[in-house]
Amino acid sequence: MNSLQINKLFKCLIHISENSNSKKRLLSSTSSLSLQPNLNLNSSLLCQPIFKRNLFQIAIDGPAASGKSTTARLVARKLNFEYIDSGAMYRTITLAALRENLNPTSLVDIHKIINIARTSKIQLITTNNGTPPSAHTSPPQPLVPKTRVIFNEEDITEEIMLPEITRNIMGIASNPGVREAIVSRQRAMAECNGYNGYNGSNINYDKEEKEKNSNSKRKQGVVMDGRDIGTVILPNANLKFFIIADPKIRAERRLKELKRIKEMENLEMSEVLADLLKRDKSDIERKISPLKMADDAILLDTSGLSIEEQVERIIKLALEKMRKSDNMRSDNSDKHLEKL
Ligand SMILES: Nc1ncnc2c1ncn2[C@@H]1O[C@H](COP(=O)(O)OP(=O)(O)OP(=O)(O)O)[C@@H](O)[C@H]1O
Ligand SMILES: Nc1ccn([C@@H]2O[C@H](COP(=O)(O)O)[C@@H](O)[C@H]2O)c(=O)n1
Repeated sequence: MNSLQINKLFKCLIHISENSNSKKRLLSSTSSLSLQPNLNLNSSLLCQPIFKRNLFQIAIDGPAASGKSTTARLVARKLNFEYIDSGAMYRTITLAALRENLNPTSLVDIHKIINIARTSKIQLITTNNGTPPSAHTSPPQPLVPKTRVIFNEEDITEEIMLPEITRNIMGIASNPGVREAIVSRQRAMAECNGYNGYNGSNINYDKEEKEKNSNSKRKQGVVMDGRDIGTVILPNANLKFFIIADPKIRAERRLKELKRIKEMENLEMSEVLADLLKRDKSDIERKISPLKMADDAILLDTSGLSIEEQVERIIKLALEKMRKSDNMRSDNSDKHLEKL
């Protein structure tokens, strides 16, 4: 964002505080602003109080293949919340760096990678027409919503899941400059109006889905999963979970999932387990935003649970908490009325 654009934004903000009628105008102009590539909008600048959308926030963290994203997507669909896949953004930056042959250990290259993290257009579009989970359990599990990842207008959903990306992510996710850029964007996605990277898409994805999404009820909350959601991205989340599972069980589940891909039919369990453990070690040991359980998070071990059971546990707690905060709000407004 250049100084001219920053000035323009500040002028708008001053104008708004003077004239509340312009609120709507600014909000709509910000949605289109935020969708332009090459704009490095800092979340604290974007998230002035008038931009804040007060959503119920559920943060889910945990090690690789513990069941975070499966659970988060289903919880979000059941509660009609927005889902944000934070790992997809690190995967996208990694893909972009690999395509341009950039090495995160080179000082020159890392600046280019940080620039990609700051300025590229990344859109996460979660649609409800999902895929079956890899677990063949009885009764059959629900379809898991899928997140399409659009990078500068290109659909890279499948490509970012390739093992080459997963293997190269560590050097990029542990870089402070990359994280700073991604953290601002992720907070803005969860907290700010006009920063969902969705409406301006000209990718021609499922028309019916697009219509359903645009007509759907306004989202009341957000579920975000990753490694630092409860500790760094959304430290004030209404509910935080740390999902774990026995490493062997995680590896078995991931193996089942990967074996569906033709090129990976011969993959060995030992290879998958070693990859998971290596990634966990790197995520836990990195200096910046390491993987760790937030003090106020609830531990959920999915080793012996079905997908449905783990989803139900989170939904139950979320509904209880939402009901409580609704009651508190109506109690407060009753008190206010009594005073009047
Ligand atoms: N309770 C469960 N029983 C059986 N399979 C499960 C269960 N929970 C999740 N899975 C399966 O385990 C695999 C890994 O789950 P998922 O992708 O949700 O993990 P994740 O924590 O998001 O992983 P990553 O951090 O690597 O993105 C998926 O194939 C999913 O269908
Ligand atoms: N909040 C996050 C999310 C992810 N990462 C890094 O990206 C890797 C891939 O994440 P997936 O959830 O898609 O498997 C992960 O291993 C982390 O290195 C992160 O640092 N912070």
